Amino acid sequence: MMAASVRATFRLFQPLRPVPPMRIPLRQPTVPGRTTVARTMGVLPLPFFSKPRDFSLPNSSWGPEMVRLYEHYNSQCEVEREGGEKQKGPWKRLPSYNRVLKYATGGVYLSKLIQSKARLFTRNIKEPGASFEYVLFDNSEEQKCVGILQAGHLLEGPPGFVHGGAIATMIDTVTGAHATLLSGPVMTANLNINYRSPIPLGSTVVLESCLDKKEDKKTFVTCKVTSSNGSKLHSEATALFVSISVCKILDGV
Ligand SMILES: CCCCCCCCCC(=O)SCCNC(=O)CCNC(=O)[C@H](O)C(C)(C)COP(=O)(O)OP(=O)(O)OC[C@H]1O[C@@H](n2cnc3c(N)ncnc32)[C@H](O)[C@@H]1OP(=O)(O)O
Repeated sequence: MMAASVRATFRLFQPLRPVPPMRIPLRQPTVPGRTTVARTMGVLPLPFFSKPRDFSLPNSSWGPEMVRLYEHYNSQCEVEREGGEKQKGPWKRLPSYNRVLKYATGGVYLSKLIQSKARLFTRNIKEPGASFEYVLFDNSEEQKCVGILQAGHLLEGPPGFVHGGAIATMIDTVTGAHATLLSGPVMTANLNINYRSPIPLGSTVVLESCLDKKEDKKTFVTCKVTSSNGSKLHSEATALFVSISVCKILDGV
């Protein structure tokens, strides 16, 4: 059951929504007249099921370019046909939470899997706009995934420019999410980056991940990082993701 829950994490990111409160079967009988921990746990406490914040939605720190690009792709997630009927568009926005497994499993196994304080690296700074502000869109027909990133002041490397490691992180994030959508659970085996021109701190860039090829357990993708209007190439990368079994994740790899 645990493996199935984690497997769900990788299924189109949809299971990242919180599951509704559930009653956990208790193995040991409760002692009458005593408020046991087990009895209290019979219904999971509400905080486990509070609505998680979706960090990929616009916030007040987003600049005009970030908003423009978000609206460009978001408007293509749902298209209106003649007669006003709405239907799915070519792009799909991927929600993004700062704790993945909690929301995939309803939090039931969280403490067994990871420390309770664990947070997704790219979503662990609370101040909006300070570090990675980003949103991912997937186009399954074109086998493309696009990330729009606004790089905040805490990502500085060379004075006034984004740190190379932060750029690598974002490339890994976009290509990793893309490879997961294409192939299920994967891990980065190789990431090769050419840094062509520095990214000014505070600017918005576009990361475009494209499927190169799939060979058995291996998914090869390419990624380009460009300025928001596409005129400048900042970085280009190739990445190899190797499929892993869910059991491997649960065993701590
Ligand atoms: C839903 C959430 C989405 C979040 C998105 C964020 C994405 C973030 C992704 C990450 O950051 S993952 C963290 C960084 N990566 C790691 O820590 C991975 C550490 N390495 C491993 O765990 C293993 O080495 C790995 C899983 C990558 C491969 O081990 P396996 O034992 O499964 O692979 P195996 O030895 O069976 O090799 C399978 C194929 O891959 C090839 N291969 C494996 N590692 C390679 C490598 N490093 N370079 C080139 N080829 C490699 C290998 O030669 C072979 O090719 P062939 O099938 O053609 O023989």
